[in-house]
Amino acid sequence: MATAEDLLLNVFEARAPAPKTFFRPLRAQAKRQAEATKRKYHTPSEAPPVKRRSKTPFFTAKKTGVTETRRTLKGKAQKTFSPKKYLAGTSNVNQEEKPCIKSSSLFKNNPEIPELHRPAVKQVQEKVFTSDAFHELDLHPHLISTINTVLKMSSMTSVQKQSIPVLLEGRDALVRSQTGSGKTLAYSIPMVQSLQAMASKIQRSDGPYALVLVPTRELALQSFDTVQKLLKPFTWIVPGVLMGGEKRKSEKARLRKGINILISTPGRLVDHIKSTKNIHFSRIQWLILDEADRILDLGFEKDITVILNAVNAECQKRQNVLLSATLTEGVTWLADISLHNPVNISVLDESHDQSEQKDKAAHEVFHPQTSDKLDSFAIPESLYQHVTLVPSKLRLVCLAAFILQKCKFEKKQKMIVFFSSCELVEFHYNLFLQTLLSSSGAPASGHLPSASTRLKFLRLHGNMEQEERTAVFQEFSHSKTGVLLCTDVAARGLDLPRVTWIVQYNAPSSPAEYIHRIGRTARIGCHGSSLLILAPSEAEYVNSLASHKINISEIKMEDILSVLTRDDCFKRRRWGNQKSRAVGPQEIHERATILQTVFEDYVHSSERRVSWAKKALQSFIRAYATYPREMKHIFHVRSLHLGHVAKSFGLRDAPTNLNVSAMKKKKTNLKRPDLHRKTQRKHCLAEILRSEYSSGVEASIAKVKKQNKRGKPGSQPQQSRTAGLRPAFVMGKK
Ligand SMILES: Nc1ncnc2c1ncn2[C@@H]1O[C@H](COP(=O)(O)OP(=O)(O)OP(=O)(O)O)[C@@H](O)[C@H]1O
Repeated sequence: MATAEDLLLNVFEARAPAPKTFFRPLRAQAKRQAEATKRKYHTPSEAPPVKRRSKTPFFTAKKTGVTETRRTLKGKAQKTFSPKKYLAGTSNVNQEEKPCIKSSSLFKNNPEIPELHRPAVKQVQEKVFTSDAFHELDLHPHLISTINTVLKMSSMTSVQKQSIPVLLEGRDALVRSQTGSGKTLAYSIPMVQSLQAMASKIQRSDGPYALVLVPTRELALQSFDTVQKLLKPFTWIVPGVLMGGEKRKSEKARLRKGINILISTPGRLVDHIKSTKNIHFSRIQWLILDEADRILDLGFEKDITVILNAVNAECQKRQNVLLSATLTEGVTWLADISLHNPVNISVLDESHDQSEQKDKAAHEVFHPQTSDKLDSFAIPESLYQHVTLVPSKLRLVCLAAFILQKCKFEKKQKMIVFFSSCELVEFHYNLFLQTLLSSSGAPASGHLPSASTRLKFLRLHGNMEQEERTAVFQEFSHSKTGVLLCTDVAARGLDLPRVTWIVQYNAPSSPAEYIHRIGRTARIGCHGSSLLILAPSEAEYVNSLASHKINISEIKMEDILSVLTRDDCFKRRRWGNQKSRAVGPQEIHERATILQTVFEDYVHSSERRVSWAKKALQSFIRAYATYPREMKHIFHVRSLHLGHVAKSFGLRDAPTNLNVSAMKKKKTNLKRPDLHRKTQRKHCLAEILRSEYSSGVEASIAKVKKQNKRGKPGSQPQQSRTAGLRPAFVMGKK
């Protein structure tokens, strides 16, 4: 019978050549060792291992070097140690005592961690602030005082200094600048200045004069907040936001009343264009495409063309601005179809003298000149990037140790941890909440009385209700500390103040995504750090980042794990007068093993939790299979050791009967590479990502369609929203 690993490999990699991997010889070795261990400890008096008792149908007892260890509590001979009891305050964990615990041999049979030979590269850097003040600009005095007093800003950032005068002149612009450099104000200040100065005073009932398109709901809210503040002295101009999640009916009502500056996600706006009578664009003066790269990554190009066509049909003369942190081929395409003789503002390239560009841009639309410019990213000087290589089995404890180190033992740390799917976020959020949080108040850590209050977990992903998403976003924004576990829903554009650490637990699928994720820290001149967690087999990714001029230094896994020696929650108690050993690698290994056992015990305390961990594992593998072709040599399902990966989900064994039905479909498609291969991956990834950013109505539409489809057995499946070639576009003249 095929193992789960074989099954998965067959499903995903039917056609791929086998890369050299570490696990095959090690697997045999692990098996031998497990057999030996089994013989050694299997005595009739022993209680059967938990997994044997479990009725979970999905698992077989495939061994991956598991040992059973008897531990005794100090002064209580014969009583067996359970880490759950050992941790104070673990009230939510099943307290039933077990005769013995199973502890993973976490530090055995792992692949060797390779030496990282990272090439030294000179990062592209841009200066964030200038010495120029807002009051030097030709702005309404009330607007200047609002910027100074309400926003509490006095000097401009580089991108603002370059963009605001150009936009005040009425020019179109393509603005490229690093994350967190102040692009929102770069377009909203000139927009508010021009709208408040209109000869005939704007009426609410006039409808939209400006349309701002952003990729996500959170970003829509954030931009709305900024615009609303700027409009404080100009009360007759009404801003509004459309972003899904809210009832369409109430959005329609707000549109009917009148919105002058309309901020929206593309999906939701298209939905209104198609269904709402009260939406018109005849007075549009400004069209802003913010985070253009993200809009395209999410497959919104079709929606954008629908919007551009709708706006062009009613209004030809307006000012267009496109903003992006990265400049890709897609962004250039979008610039071509949406901008008219734009000025190219690129802060990171000093050679782009603005006046020279203005002349140049007066005659042509900007085209990127070299691939180098396309592929290098500006990174704030004050952002320190790190990477750590961690074998799969140790990933979970390593992440937990890092969180504890920063957010329990250090003050004023605020961390975002990125995962590749909603399921992964949910799994880790619940796991940490039930294990780490309850252990953080342990009396053993008495010298850190406020530690438990510092350790706070939040999560954000696209499967959450909009209300909750907004509440979490607000809570984390205003909080001084805390750990936000999230998907890429939070990677772009979100301005979450005072974030000190970005952890990428699952590597991003592109360097651009990497930049956007780390861009949530070190914003606007502040200091920040990032940590990328890679498996040894993924070490090559560091070189791939270096080729994009991304410089990253290594933190050794042992250094991260060593924090556990500071946390007596994970201390093994010893008999009688036995002195505690000096802190060394052995002590670190023991404590990491205790922490892993805490996770495993929690996961295995009910069948529901086991199947929940299994689903998360499945989701991880699915996401792993969607890395683009050019990264497959680094992130390849074949290089995953399922048993080891399972450990990082608190599972003691590699599951065998994973639900592979969805994956089987992929295999069928792979049989027709001529038809599907090229588009499939892109669409699959886009679909996964889109679930994070949907307008909020697709889900219900999809439900209805699904029901209809069930009713019509022969009916064709709906085409993917992102399927097909670039949509037809009617270019409007200014
Ligand atoms: N001139 C300024 N002085 C001080 N703070 C500023 C200034 N301009 C913007 N900021 C602040 O900097 C932060 C980042 O701004 P913003 O979100 O506009 O950056 P961004 O370039 O759009 O980033 P991203 O690419 O991540 O979307 C915000 O908190 C904003 O209030």
